[in-house]
Amino acid sequence: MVHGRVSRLSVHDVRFPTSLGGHGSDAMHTDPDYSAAYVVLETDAEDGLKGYGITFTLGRGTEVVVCAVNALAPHVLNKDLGDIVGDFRGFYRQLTSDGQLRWIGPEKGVVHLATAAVLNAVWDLWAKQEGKPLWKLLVDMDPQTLVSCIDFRYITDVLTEEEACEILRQSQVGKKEREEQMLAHGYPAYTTSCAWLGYPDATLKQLCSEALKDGWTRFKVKVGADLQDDIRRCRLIRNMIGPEKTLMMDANQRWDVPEAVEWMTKLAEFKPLWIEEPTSPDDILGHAAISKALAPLGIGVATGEQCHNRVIFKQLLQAKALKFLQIDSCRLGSVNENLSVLLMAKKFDIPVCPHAGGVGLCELVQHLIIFDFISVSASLQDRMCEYVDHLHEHFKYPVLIREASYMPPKDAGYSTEMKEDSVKRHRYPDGEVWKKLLTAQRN
Ligand SMILES: C[C@H](O)[C@@H](O)[C@@H](O)[C@H](O)C(=O)O
Ligand SMILES: [Mg+2]
Repeated sequence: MVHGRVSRLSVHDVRFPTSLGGHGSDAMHTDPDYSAAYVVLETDAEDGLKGYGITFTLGRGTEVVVCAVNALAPHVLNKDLGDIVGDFRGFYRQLTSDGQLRWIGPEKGVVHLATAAVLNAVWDLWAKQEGKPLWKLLVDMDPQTLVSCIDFRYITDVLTEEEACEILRQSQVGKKEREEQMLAHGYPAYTTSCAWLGYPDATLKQLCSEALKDGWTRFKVKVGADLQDDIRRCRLIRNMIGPEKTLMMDANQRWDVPEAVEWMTKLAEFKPLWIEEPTSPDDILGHAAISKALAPLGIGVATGEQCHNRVIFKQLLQAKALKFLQIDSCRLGSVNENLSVLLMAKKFDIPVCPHAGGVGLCELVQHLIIFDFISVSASLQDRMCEYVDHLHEHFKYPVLIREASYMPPKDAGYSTEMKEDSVKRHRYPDGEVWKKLLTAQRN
């Protein structure tokens, strides 16, 4: 049973110098240092359990998010954990409706990333106290309790609380079998690790042949900066993987709407399943226009890693603007808001293919998508979860991939906890890794 009063919230600026190797680079983020605002919640309970929460950021952005987490801290400190999760909708609203902080949101940008970090820590602690991995905590919850975690404000025109409950009730059929299926075979994944934009062709080739040997069958390639480069890289990767395996492309918001259509028409010969983030993440009608134009070429539009909140997802669905919906465990308001998006996607019959990678995103989002399969979508049709092979060694409970699938985590919690030593070494700017790098830069 949940217990304890939150006695301390600390937040750390943890950064990894991934940009040095071009890892994570794309057409818009050419020098990403994968980073996290890392929240630790302590309580006065005797079990000594702590809740760990992260939100994914890039380098210098981290200190701004850390500031926002500190600004939200008074909403959490001295609160009883039982009261928080007993009225989770109310608590979500309290965090997102702070009369002064919401002015710099609302429910978007830095404050929302900070909300995610704090709430992810609360969910981790709750799952730990229940002795279950987060996906199992969700799977075992009755529909009424699950929907009581969701703030339905702004989405009742497409999904009411009653409808959400009904979807969950209907998906009770076959739940046990689906849980067994997940435990035996895991959730299908695709890899983005081979083809970051900053990788030279030789690296791309080497990583691609290793991934093929490891049994990967679905690959994502970064595009969008230079058409001739894209044609060369896509040809290279398509030739290596052959005509049957799946290829996805990701432009990370680089294009205007007509440009996206033109560019993708030129890349259509490489048979991409989807083009991800072809244009601004805020341009709902732009995505709809691109979707419509590319449908005859058999190319779907995927988006979501930078969708602010459930409202944008609602409109993307209403406008038929996407064919694949990409939730993100750290950009939306944690599990609470992601639940509402999973349920809306189910209602619109759009497959969810989560965004992962970064630092910790794979660790977190696997819980949500495994829950989605068992308790909401009940389908693997056109679905897969992103996987990126970076930085897992810094986590206490790293993801386990078997035969290109995520195996359900067994440890209690949300898999958010990082190794103490990793945090210490990568804290910015005083961790040993950064002290060395910063000194070298100065000299
Ligand atoms: C900066 C990051 O690596 C992004 O390029 C990455 O999240 C990407 O969009 C993805 O889909 O994995
Ligand atoms: Mg992407």
